Amino acid sequence: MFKQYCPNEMEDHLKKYTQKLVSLVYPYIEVTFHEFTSEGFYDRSKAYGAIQRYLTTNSTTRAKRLKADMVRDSKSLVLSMDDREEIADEFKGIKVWWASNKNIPRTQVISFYGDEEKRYYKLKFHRRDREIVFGSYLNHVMDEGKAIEVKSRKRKLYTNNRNEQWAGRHRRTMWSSVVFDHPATFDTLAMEEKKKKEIMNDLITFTKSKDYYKKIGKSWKRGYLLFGPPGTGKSTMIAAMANLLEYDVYDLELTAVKDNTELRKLLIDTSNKSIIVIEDIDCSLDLTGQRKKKEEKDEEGDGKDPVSKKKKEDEEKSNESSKVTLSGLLNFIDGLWSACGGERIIVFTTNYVEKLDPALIRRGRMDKHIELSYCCFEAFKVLARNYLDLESHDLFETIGKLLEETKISPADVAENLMPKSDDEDAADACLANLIKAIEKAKEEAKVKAEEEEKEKERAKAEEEKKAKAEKEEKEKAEKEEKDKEKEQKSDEEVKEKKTAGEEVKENGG
Ligand SMILES: Nc1ncnc2c1ncn2[C@@H]1O[C@H](COP(=O)(O)OP(=O)(O)OP(=O)(O)O)[C@@H](O)[C@H]1O
Ligand SMILES: [Mg+2]
Repeated sequence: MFKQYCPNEMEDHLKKYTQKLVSLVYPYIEVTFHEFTSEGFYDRSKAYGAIQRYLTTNSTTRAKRLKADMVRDSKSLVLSMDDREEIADEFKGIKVWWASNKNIPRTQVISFYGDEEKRYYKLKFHRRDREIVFGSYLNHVMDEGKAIEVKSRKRKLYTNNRNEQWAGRHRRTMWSSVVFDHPATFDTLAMEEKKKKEIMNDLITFTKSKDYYKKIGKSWKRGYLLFGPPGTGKSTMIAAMANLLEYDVYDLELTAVKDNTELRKLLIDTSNKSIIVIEDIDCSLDLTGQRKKKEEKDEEGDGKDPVSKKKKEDEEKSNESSKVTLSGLLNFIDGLWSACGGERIIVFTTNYVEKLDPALIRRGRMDKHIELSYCCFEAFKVLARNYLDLESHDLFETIGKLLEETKISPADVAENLMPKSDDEDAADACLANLIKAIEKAKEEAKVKAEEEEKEKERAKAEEEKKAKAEKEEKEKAEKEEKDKEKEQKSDEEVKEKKTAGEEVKENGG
């Protein structure tokens, strides 16, 4: 009725004045947080998620009606307060109220997104607390909520796709992921206890040093270089690191990265609290070799008939290798872009540390160098405890002595310790097998060393022989030269004599 007699402008005016009037007597401010914002239809609002997590764990009065939901990427059910519940929270002496609510659509539209109800949280607080709420309380809620979310989410293992798979499509597919579920921990990792503790402390200190890094003006990241022979636990240690810190893992396959620009994009697309891994860095990037190869190809391609040229180009495209350069990689680790986001650990692994460019492994790029070496007695004891539940055994002493003299990787030791049957004396059999294996390795190493020695001697003898032959050759040549000279000289003398004789003859005649 009111609408019928009242023009639209009038209604607006009225609304405005009533709002003003209400705000005079109603001292509260209300803020709403919608589950889906207008910008990201598919994306649940990050704020909504954080508030949801925060409210179920941190509010002072607990909600009595909860609802449970399976949220994507979460380890377990997520509890949140049910619709139309209200709870209070306190922060720095102020009181705020949170209510959960939903809008039910008035029109009967069949929605593409399924549930058309729009949920939101409403925060209510007194006008005088405005500054505290906007200045610090909301940040506090977001931080706490996100921290809870990180703790309860499933961690992911990402790997980069080849360029063709994402170019032209949505950027999100640059990395594809699976749930990260590696069971390795520092407990199960076989290495000296002291070294292990040191690495763990280093990692934990890093995660707590946000303010420190800010103070010293460094971006919050840390590089580790893991080096050592195959099967000494480099990859295992990365998994243990991720499990210790509860970080995601980005396994970067450098050969699948087209160029430096793409490398940068990949970096920007990683999230905080993550470990970026580049395995076998010495193999994945043969910098000088690659560029040379490319140039050669280009030259060959010139001047051919168009058909074969086209074919050649196609071939090149299919096995085109990465154009990532050393400088691109250095920038990736340490350049300006590496500072975006933070809380990242970059791990490189290699079997040959001496092959790497010194610029790549200097501190600042790879802050901590960790050598993983062959199995020592202490490492063996960890493996024996893990694999056989053995703390001590008669054979330990023998094994300890053998390990001191032999280079055998923890992977080989572990393989021998794996029980091959479920008999009671499986442990004895395993240890006996291990001793055999170590002795075999020792024998092999000895044979190899002898062969190498022989090879060396042979090479030396050959060298000597060669040198001798060269010397003889040289001497021979010198002798020949001398003989020649002599011959020449005598020839000349004869000639001179001859001419002298003729002159005498002439004079006499
Ligand atoms: N230090 C270790 N502690 C526990 N297990 C180990 C250790 N080293 C190796 N292993 C065992 O050996 C296997 C191979 O180890 P891993 O893959 O970590 O070696 P790696 O150093 O990464 O080798 P590569 O250089 O060939 O990549 C693992 O599955 C693990 O079970
Ligand atoms: Mg490995």
